[in-house]
Amino acid sequence: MMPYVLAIDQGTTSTRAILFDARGAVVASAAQELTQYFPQPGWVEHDAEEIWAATASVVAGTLARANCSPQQIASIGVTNQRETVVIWERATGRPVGRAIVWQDRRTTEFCRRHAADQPWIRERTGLVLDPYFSATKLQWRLSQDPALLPLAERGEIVAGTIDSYLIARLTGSVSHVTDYTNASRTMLLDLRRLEWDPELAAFFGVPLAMLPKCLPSAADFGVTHGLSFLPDGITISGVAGDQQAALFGQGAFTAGEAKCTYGTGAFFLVHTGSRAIVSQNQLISTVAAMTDSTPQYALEGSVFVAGSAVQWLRDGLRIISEASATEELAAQSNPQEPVIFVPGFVGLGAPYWVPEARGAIFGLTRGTQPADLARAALEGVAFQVADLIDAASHDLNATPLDLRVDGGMANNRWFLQAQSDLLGLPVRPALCAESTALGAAFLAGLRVGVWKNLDELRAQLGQSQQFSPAMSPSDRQRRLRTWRRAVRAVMVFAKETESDSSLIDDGN
Ligand SMILES: Nc1ncnc2c1ncn2[C@@H]1O[C@H](COP(=O)(O)OP(=O)(O)O)[C@@H](O)[C@H]1O
Ligand SMILES: O=P(O)(O)OC[C@H](O)CO
Repeated sequence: MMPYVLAIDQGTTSTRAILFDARGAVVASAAQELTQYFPQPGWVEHDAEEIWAATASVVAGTLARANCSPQQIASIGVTNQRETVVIWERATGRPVGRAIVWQDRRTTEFCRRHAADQPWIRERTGLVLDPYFSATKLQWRLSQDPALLPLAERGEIVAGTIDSYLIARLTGSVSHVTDYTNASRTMLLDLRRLEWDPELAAFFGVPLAMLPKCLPSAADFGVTHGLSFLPDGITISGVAGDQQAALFGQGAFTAGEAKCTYGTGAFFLVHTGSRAIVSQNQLISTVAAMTDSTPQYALEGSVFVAGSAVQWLRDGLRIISEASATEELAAQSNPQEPVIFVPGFVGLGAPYWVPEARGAIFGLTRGTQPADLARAALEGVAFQVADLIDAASHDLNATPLDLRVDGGMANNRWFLQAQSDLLGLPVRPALCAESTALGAAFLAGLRVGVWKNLDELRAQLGQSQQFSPAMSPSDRQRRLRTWRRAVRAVMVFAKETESDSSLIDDGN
């Protein structure tokens, strides 16, 4: 009987289950949208009970579609939106309040107040002191409700990222575990020692008793227990945060191999082997998937607006009816209309880190057409990723040989050619559209022997069509200079607007 591996991919906007066979092919899948709660400006929450119900439903749906017996499932892999933090009752798995999502900015003021602590936190965790990561979110929850702290100190309520919460539910509250990739996003993990850091825990007021045990990404996380939709005893043996899972699912296992996932935002990761590098160029350091106790690391940069710039063309400007129309439209743009679009709708992420920035379009003339805007939107994403790879190349003293790509925008051939041109590097779209889930399945299957080793996984991935740079180096440099001039203008505008409004606030 052919063994299957079940991947659960719990993302920001949806929960999916995907069943893979031993060749790494998708057998069946099911997905469910997730409700987003915005209780105040800048706040984003999820209902962890809804996440659990959706997980049960998509797993059941996938198994029904595959017409497979649960006995064929050799193992389960879990991958998840990262940083989002849940508190739950250890004994029952019942959530205590809503999950605070990675996009939530409610702890901005805390981060500002503790800006002086940035250097040691950055050195210890590889992260930038920003509301993005879990620690300030936990700090906020515990300080808002004084009744929680004694329960947390006694370990009666516990905390974790979504992987940890789902494993607790899948195992009938037996396991309270996480993997190092997820732990490295909390801002509570010592990046080099791979241990919870008591000093950081004290700084953020988080009792160590409420944190899960950390394991490599391919390990024994527990077995299913007491579920209506799966039999008891199926092992959970692969866990990774979604971007690290995509890196693994793209076969980027060793130093220098890089991928970018273009969804709502874009996440670029380059593997740095067993070396944790603290970036001198505004990237963050993170743990990459570990298949054993040998540490693995990556440098990461996130672009906050990627596919959402395309959504804006569709829903805001209404110049396209569907995202894929940008491919044909951009191809019709006039090369003599060099429009530059800086899609900084929610501030600029790495490597600029300007939360106050907003979007801007430069170079408009009476001749500017929708096609020129479509092209500028796609290029605006490609330019940002070019800046990330430039930053990583400075940190590593080397440029990746190519860029593996996946996510919704990777279906756009015009975009991939533009990305290759602006990087001066080959761009290789994944053959499997589900790199994130495949990564989790690979980790789980590797642990239980569905696959023997990394070479076998590499062979399974095959070679996709490659996009090669067709732009001359001098044209590329000129275009990058124009882009960076536009980004500088956006930053100056943001800074001067900010100081102007603080003068008004002060009554001057
Ligand atoms: N062919 C395309 N060309 C350009 N953008 C696209 C295309 N297909 C999808 N997108 C964009 O990709 C995003 C969806 O990608 P997906 O990987 O499903 O994202 P997420 O997981 O963040 O929801 C949307 O923002 C959409 O605008
Ligand atoms: O759920 P996604 O795909 O939007 O990914 C979210 C990231 O993990 C946030 O760091």
